[in-house]
Amino acid sequence: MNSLGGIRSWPASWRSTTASMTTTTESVRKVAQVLTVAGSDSGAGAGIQADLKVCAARGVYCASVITAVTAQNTRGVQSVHLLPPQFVSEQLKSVLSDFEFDVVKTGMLASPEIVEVLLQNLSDFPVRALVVDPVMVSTSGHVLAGSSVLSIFRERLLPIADIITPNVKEASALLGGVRIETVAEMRSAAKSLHEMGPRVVLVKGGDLPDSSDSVDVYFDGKEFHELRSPRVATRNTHGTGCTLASCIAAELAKGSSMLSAVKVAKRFVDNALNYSKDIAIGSGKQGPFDHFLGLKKDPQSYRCSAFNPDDLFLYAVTDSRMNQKWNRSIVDAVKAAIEGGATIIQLREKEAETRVFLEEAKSCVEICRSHGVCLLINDRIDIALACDADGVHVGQSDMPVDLVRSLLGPDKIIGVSCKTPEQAHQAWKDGADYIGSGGVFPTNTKANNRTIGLDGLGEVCKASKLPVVAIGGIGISNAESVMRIDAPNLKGVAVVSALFDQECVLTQTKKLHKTLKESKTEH
Ligand SMILES: Cc1ncc(COP(=O)(O)OP(=O)(O)O)c(N)n1
Ligand SMILES: Cc1nc(C(=O)O)sc1CCOP(=O)(O)O
Ligand SMILES: [Mg+2]
Repeated sequence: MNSLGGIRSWPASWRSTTASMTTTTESVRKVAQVLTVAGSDSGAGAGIQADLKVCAARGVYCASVITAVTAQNTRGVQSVHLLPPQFVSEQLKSVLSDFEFDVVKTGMLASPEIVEVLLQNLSDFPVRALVVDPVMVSTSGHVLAGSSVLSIFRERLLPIADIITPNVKEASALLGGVRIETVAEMRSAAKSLHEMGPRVVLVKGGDLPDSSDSVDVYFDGKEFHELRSPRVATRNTHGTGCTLASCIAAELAKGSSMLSAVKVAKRFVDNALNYSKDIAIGSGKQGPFDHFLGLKKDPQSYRCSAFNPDDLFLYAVTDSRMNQKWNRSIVDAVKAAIEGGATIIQLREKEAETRVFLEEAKSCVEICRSHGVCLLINDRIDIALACDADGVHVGQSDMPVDLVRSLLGPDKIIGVSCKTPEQAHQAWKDGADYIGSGGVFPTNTKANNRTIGLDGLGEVCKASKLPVVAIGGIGISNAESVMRIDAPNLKGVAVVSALFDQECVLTQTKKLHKTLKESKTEH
């Protein structure tokens, strides 16, 4: 058993552990807690200061053990003062003996002696998870932890980490200077680093030359995930690495799975960069960004998991006229669709009165949450905000996606209707999570809707960097032909009348679910 036995036993029991930890009792409310062990940045864009801000923005308590004090600003690092290892150890003992940390996150560990005291304290006070950001060089190019730490990192720290988050330069240093200039080389580096023992490796490609996207490679020993987002053109990128690692730690502390935590963290950084891209702080080349864009809403109510594209598999879209025709409430329609296998619900209530719609939406949110199914609202951002839905779906003539994102914050799901490759590209740039593409076939549900056919759907899928759900005239008889088009990002079908203009929603949903499953196993 390694010295941090507590960490290795974490994954299976994680959710139940944190569920009980965050339960409100009569007099005690436990909050998720992170400990950051890192250096201070006097400019407050990175290091301990960034870590504290991220955790606060994500609704997580963060304690801080300072390993070094740096004199730095937006022009660079002017001077570094390492704290004596004994004093780092005193700080570690103080907090580890008192708090119940869910996650420890490390940043600047500038000497082998400091790593040694950290390892000793983690052995004395086991914690559930360890996030290691192997900080070595500041974004301005200043060496923060030199080659003296490499062997203790490789031999003793990495093997007990649950995730390590090197950028390409750090990954290269840890691997003895290998070249990492392409995504293929990042994948190979992630694999080699995984062999050193961490449970998950995330190689960050923000520094890769000549890429319009920011690509991070995630490897858990079995599967690779390439996490892509549009690169944000801004000078305000100081502290992105610390922010990403601390956000991963905060999401893990709240009970998220590792992949979800990483996706949420990447989205958090992208949104913060977008939100702060034109702010002017300091006169140097690299400015800090604003971590608090999400504080417009209650951080406790953030979803703890990232959007899962597989949820688009059987996408049920309600219609008030159809429910009235068959004499059922929206709530009953939603319940039956979920029971039949719907994997995501959209309330598309074009004629509903606002107040009635809001009450129905609140009930549907409760039902969907209790089944772990996401609920989106069509068109109405106000209703989505008021009922705390998981997101919205908007069309080309609805509110623009970038504005929707700024109103809903980084965690909500945003879908956008696209009939062309150009619209699909714009949706990606604007920060959408998925696109709905159609009408694949003619439909009576939406008036004057242009049909794009299976070919049009194929073109949109090919151009889209986002997952796609097909819509329009789809039902049990033709769902297979849709799923058969050769597009890995086509994740499912969205249907209205095939489920809701029917006597029994439950039966029809089950049948469509079976058809989709069969078509998935065949292809
Ligand atoms: C999943 C999905 N795709 C497309 C649409 C259509 O949205 P929009 O173009 O805004 O048209 P209306 O639905 O608002 O009439 C959708 N609702 N869902
Ligand atoms: C709401 C909607 N949007 C479409 C688009 O093409 O974007 S087609 C459509 C109606 C889909 O209803 P049915 O499943 O009954 O055909
Ligand atoms: Mg719309």
